[in-house]
Amino acid sequence: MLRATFRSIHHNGPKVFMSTSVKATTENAANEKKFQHYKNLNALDTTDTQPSDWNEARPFEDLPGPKPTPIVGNLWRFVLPKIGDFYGLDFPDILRRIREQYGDISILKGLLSGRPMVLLFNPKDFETIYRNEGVWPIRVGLPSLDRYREMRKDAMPSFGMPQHQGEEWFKYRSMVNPILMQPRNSLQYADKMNLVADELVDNIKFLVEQNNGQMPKTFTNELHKWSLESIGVVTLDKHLGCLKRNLDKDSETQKLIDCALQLFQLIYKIDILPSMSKFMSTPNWKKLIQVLDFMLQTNLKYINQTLDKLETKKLDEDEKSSVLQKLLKLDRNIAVGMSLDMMIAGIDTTGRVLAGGLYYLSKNPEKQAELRKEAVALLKNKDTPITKETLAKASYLQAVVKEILRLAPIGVGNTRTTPKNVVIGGYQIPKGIDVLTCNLVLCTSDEYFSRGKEFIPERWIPSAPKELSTKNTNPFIFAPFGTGTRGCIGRRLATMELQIAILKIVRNFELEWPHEDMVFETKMFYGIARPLELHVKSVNQ
Ligand code: HEM
Repeated sequence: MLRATFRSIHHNGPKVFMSTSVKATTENAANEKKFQHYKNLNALDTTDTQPSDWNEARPFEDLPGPKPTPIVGNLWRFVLPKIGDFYGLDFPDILRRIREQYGDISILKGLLSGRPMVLLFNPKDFETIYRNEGVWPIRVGLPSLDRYREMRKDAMPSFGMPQHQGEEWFKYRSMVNPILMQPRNSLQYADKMNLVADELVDNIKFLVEQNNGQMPKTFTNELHKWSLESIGVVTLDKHLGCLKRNLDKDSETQKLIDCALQLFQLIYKIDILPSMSKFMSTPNWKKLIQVLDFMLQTNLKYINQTLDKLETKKLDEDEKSSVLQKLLKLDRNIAVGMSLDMMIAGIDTTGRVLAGGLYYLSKNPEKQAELRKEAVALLKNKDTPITKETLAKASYLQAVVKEILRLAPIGVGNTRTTPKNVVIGGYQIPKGIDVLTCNLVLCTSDEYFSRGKEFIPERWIPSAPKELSTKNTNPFIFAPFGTGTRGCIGRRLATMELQIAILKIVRNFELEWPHEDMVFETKMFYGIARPLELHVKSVNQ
């Protein structure tokens, strides 16, 4: 079965695998120079060097934290009703409890992964981690994607940026960075993102008419379709048609949507929950391979179509060409790997943040009205296109998106593995230890953000009253896209996607939340846990 799928990948995309060598472009030469420079500067610490304050620090073994019991470790605390002290709590609440009990640094041992995790709650310690992460920061990847990558490495040598480590990661990332991280490259997608957001607005209009303003239980799927369509425009130069109504259930687009919706549910079941799929080929593991293979096949099909177009006409000048064309000019295998990486990393994330954001706007009608005031001033009509100039002027919108990412990020924090021995919070932390910076706990705490649990976009505006201002807040606390050279490569795209969609939605609709407060939970990612049954009214003009 697997072999058949694998053959069909080759069958569908022979061109992509013809060339494995990186073309010797000027850009590559510059990257190589930079790479050598970093290599000479520093690397993973292969010695056992200790920092100067090592001997004054307390030993690693003294770190406080919930004590694991033999065999079951700390697992019982999470899974056993009544006696498990973390049972039924969501991860941020567990972290808050651990902080109350053990302070700003602690250790969680005896987890399913078998690796202990150091938990940090002091922003100064976050800073120490990032200042010592080296030039090849290590973030442990998802085991199931590692396994898939290993299986398909002949077909996709470059796939898995989030999974790559060390020198291999650095080479890949520094080639792709200039393409994805330059603002002008993201901004060239503003027009296309407008069209995608218009389709989402049309679908919301349709749902308003159909259901008397009540969004259906499946409304979040609409938002995931929006994020898949938005990322397809970038990675495949293609409008996939995900937001079309009445898609045939056997159509390629519908299958791609189904795969996108299942992907992280499967990864959650395999990597996070106790599961035999970690060790053997279970139905969930087989399904995950099918899902990833289908996504890969579809990506290959469209990439090869772009290659055909590129072969028949001269390549555009760098300025004008799309992200996919630029990646293809760099290296065909990188284009394949990166398009799948972006598709995996770009769907659940942006869709989820948009869902959380629409909830916060609907719960806070006066903030929504303030945003609408800005939208009406910037967009004459409900369908006026949003340009990069509009976005630059939309200061309240920028603040709204930041505030959404503060309260509804995709994760409770960021992880790194220490590349060398380091002293953190007065303790010796040896190299090779996983550390979690618990950003969400601090982002929602009154210590760092006044009225921390409230949705107040004004705190991000430079003229904000002193008591609300975030000007003096430690910059390591609010890091929804991570920090440093390993931070999210899609953050510019994602921010623009969110800004355009939110501005259009608020320009067109009034959102209300006539229900109990939404519950948020961590299931792989953090986000809304119940259907987003917004009540929506079209605005008059
Ligand atoms: C609101 C949406 C998004 C959020 C909140 C988000 C957040 C993050 C975070 C927290 C990380 C880890 C950073 C670190 O360890 O310092 C990350 C990594 C990554 N993200 Fe995003 N992301 C979003 C959207 C996207 C999109 C649209 C793409 C694709 C273009 C993308 C591609 C990636 C990739 C490839 C990595 C791995 C980078 C590496 O390991 O070098 N993300 N993202």
